[in-house]
Amino acid sequence: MTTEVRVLQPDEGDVWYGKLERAFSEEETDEERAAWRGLMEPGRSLAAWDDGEIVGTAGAFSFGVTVPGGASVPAAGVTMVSVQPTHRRRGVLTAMMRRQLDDVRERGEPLAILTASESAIYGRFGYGAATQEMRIKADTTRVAPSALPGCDDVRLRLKEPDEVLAACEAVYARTVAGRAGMLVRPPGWDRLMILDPEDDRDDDETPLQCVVAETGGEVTGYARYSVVMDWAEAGAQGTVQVRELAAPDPVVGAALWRYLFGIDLTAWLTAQNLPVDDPLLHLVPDMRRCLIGLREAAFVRPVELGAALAARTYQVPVDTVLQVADPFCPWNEGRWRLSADRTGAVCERTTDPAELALSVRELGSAYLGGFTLSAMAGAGRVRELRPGALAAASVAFGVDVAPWLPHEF
Ligand SMILES: CC(=O)SCCNC(=O)CCNC(=O)[C@H](O)C(C)(C)COP(=O)(O)OP(=O)(O)OC[C@H]1O[C@@H](n2cnc3c(N)ncnc32)[C@H](O)[C@@H]1OP(=O)(O)O
Repeated sequence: MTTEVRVLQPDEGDVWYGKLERAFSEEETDEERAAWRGLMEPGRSLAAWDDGEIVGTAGAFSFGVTVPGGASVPAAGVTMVSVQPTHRRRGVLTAMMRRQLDDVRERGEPLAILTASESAIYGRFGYGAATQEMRIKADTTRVAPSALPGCDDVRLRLKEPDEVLAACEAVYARTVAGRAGMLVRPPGWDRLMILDPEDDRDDDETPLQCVVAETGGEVTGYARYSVVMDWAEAGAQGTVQVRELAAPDPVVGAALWRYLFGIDLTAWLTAQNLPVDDPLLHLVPDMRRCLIGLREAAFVRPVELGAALAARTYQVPVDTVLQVADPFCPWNEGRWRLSADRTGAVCERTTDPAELALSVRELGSAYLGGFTLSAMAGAGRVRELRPGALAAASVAFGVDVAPWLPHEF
């Protein structure tokens, strides 16, 4: 089989998207399809062809990703990857990843980032699991977040999600620089955050609700959620399903959580994607009753290694030489000297002796501070070549605020 991979032409979009849905064995609603297709960027969608038929799809969004230190670094948000079931395991994905990473490099984006349908797919292409998401299911009849001083002065109002979209997006934008992994997203993404097709709701689930917090007449936080009602014999025990909560101010955050935990006729609260260090953990008196689960979320790939490592800051001074393996993007292979501290970093090629040996995948996992080099050394994935180099570099790559990807794409 000869596979040709090329950029999608505008008139091929419908067929391409249909193939994508088929590979995922799902049929989106018209509303979902229109929303996602509206966000696709011209020139960033690839199609793999076999004998005049589209057999593979891959796309990318142009994001900025916050890195440790607060800078926003251009990153390709890899998305919509699929291969037709008739053509699987014949190298079509590999051919698309080859073309896509070459394109990303040509565009000058130092990073690529994605969320994976299955976590075993992307390591071979140099992507490392870089962030985790925390899921909770809290028994709200037993657990309530504490009130912080000032909570009662926060005014909460229920609004239609689209009525306050711009104000909520402005709140989101204020949180982006404060946490590695957060996305500066192109215009139009705010609408995706309130997408709420009726067909996707559970039985007895309300449409998406939006509660905004106002301080001094200004929107300073918001939460989006729905409620699934359950009229049990012993009384109502609905579930509040939190889609998103943003509040740069801790008092506003506490007021919003207290509201969500206290909605009448509900007994449970679920949230699918919170930072692993979400302040909620310290607002509740009983973490155990929040039934916490963790899952890997973002995968990061340094595409231009030197530029990527130099774009972030490091929490303690470090000066080390890395021996990097990167068979899929050989331009990154070899020895790199990283000299860095809290204010900035330089990462250049060197012929000096290496102190740590690892692959680009481990650097992707450590890049946002979500996983430590020491932990990966414990699994044999990082080798210390000079005693003391591992602990020093591992601490330097660490972060104070856990990295987090706010949503899938
Ligand atoms: C960012 C996103 O969009 S994530 C969404 C990914 N897409 C999906 O899950 C949709 C359903 N699945 C598919 O479309 C396909 O099975 C894909 C895209 C996952 C794989 O495409 P293929 O063309 O079969 O992959 P390809 O033949 O290039 O395989 C390359 C290697 O990856 C391995 N591989 C492929 N898929 C998987 C998987 N799901 N789990 C583990 N390994 C995998 C192959 O075995 C092969 O290994 P090898 O080099 O050691 O032989």
